[in-house]
Amino acid sequence: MAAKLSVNLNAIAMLRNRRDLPWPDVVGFGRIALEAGAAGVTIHPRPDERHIRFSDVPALKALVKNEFPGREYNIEGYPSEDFLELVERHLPDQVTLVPDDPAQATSDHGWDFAANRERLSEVCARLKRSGMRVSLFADGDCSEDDVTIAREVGADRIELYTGPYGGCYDDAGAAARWVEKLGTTADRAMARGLDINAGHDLTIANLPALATRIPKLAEVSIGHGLTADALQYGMAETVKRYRRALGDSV
Ligand SMILES: CC(=O)[C@@H](O)[C@H](O)COP(=O)(O)O
Ligand SMILES: NCC(=O)COP(=O)(O)O
Repeated sequence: MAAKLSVNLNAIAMLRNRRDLPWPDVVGFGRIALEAGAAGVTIHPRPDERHIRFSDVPALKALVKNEFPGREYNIEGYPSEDFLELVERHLPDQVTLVPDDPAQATSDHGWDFAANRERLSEVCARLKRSGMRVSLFADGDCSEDDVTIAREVGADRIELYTGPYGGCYDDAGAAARWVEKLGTTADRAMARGLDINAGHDLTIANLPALATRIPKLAEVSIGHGLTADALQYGMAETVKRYRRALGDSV
């Protein structure tokens, strides 16, 4: 079965936040993604609300649960008390815990599992008591010990951090080496009963090799590259519509 695609809406929210206007509409773009067959939507509300606002969280929950039953809502973030209370209030299907500093520009590493074993155990138990699936953001080259701890702390899945793979877009040899590292980590994690998600800087160009190396990949969450493609493939039609609005014959 093909990996499920969860569309990350952070980039749409970031574009909306340039102005004090309601477009592009985050819920509207979530609806387009789900109507097109996406398995779910992902958001990563950051403490400064630079893209997803806390008010987006219930609106997207209503979209997924009321209009697309069976699709999934995935919320990513650092497990601060504020974040944990947010997900407990809105109960997404999946919570992806990411070791991000609040000031960080974007996610750029997975958990240090040994150093965070106790905290991750507490948080996984707490989230699972409320029925949420828990995925832990993991470096693409985890050791056997790392994935053992990920299982022992109670996670259901790991999400492979694919940023370094995405960064090899102009170096086929380096990309192939990263696919193998990601695949080895996935094999180790699956041998311990963990399911595998992946995300960060995935694109149409780099997805096929990853999906071939990890045939049991459960889910990918994609935002930046997918949003860039949506703009690229929608631009020509949109320019024609604006010309028509000016009375130009198109
Ligand atoms: C957890 C992760 O991989 C990130 O890709 C994240 O969701 C992206 O965050 P930004 O959109 O804030 O860069
Ligand atoms: N978990 C990764 C994610 O949701 C999207 O990352 P990106 O495609 O915006 O890099």
